[in-house]
Amino acid sequence: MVVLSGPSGVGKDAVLARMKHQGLSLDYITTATTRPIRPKEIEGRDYYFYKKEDFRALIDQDELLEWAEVYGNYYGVPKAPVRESLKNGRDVMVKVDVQGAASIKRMAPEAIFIFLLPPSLEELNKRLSHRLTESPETLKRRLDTAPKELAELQMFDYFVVNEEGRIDQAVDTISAIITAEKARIHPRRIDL
Ligand SMILES: Nc1ncnc2c1ncn2[C@@H]1O[C@H](COP(=O)(O)OP(=O)(O)OP(=O)(O)O)[C@@H](O)[C@H]1O
Ligand SMILES: Nc1nc2c(ncn2[C@@H]2O[C@H](COP(=O)(O)O)[C@@H](O)[C@H]2O)c(=O)[nH]1
Repeated sequence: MVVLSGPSGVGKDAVLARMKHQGLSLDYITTATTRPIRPKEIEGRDYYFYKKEDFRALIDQDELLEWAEVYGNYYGVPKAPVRESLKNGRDVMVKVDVQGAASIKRMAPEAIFIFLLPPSLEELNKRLSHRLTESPETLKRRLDTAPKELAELQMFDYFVVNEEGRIDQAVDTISAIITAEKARIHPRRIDL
C-alpha cells in the first residue's frame, strides 16, 4: 500500500494521472469528499462526491479507513476497495492529506509513505493560483497550511520533489521506490 501525500497544489493528482497514463499497474483508490465538484471532475474518477449527511453515514457505518476535515470539507478513504485490492494481492495507491497519512500510519505502519514536495513555496503558490480552482480565501487557507504540512515530513519514508515541468521525473522516482520495495527480502505486509 502506497500513501501519497503533500501540500495542496504540489501536483499529486497530476503525478497520479501520469502514472495511470503510463500504465503503472496499481489500484488507484478513489476517495470520498463533501467538497463541491469542480468543472472537469468526474464522479467516481476524481472523487465520490457526498452531501455532508451522507458522508456522516459512511463514518457511522464504519465504511471509511480514515477520514479528516481538510480545508473545511470532509474527505475519506473507502475501506472496501482497499481491502479487496489487498486481498487480491494487488498494490494500492491512496492519495490523502497529512492528517490522513498520520491516521493510516497508525493503523498500517507497514504502508509506504511518500511525500511530494514542491521545489519552493513560491512555485506551490503559482501552481495553486494557476489551477484556478480556489477563491482568494480558500487559496490563502491552502497555502497557509502548506508549511505546517511540510513540518510533518519526518513521518514519511520517502520524499519526491515535483520539479517544474518534470512530472515524468517524479513518476520515475515513485516508480523506482515501488520497484525497490518489491525487491525487499522481508516484504511489508499490511493487515487491515
Ligand atoms: N511538475 C509540475 N510543473 C508544473 N506544474 C505542475 C506540475 N505538477 C503539477 N502541476 C500543476 O499544478 C497544479 C496543481 O496540481 P494538482 O491539482 O495535481 O495538485 P494536488 O497536489 O493534487 O492538489 P490538491 O491537494 O489540492 O488536490 C495543476 O494545475 C497541475 O497541472
Ligand atoms: N485525509 C484525506 N485527505 C484526502 C482524501 N482524499 C483527498 N484528500 C486530500 O484533501 C486535500 C484537498 O483535496 P482537493 O481535491 O480538494 O484539492 C488534498 O491534500 C488531498 O490529497 C482522503 O480520503 N482523506
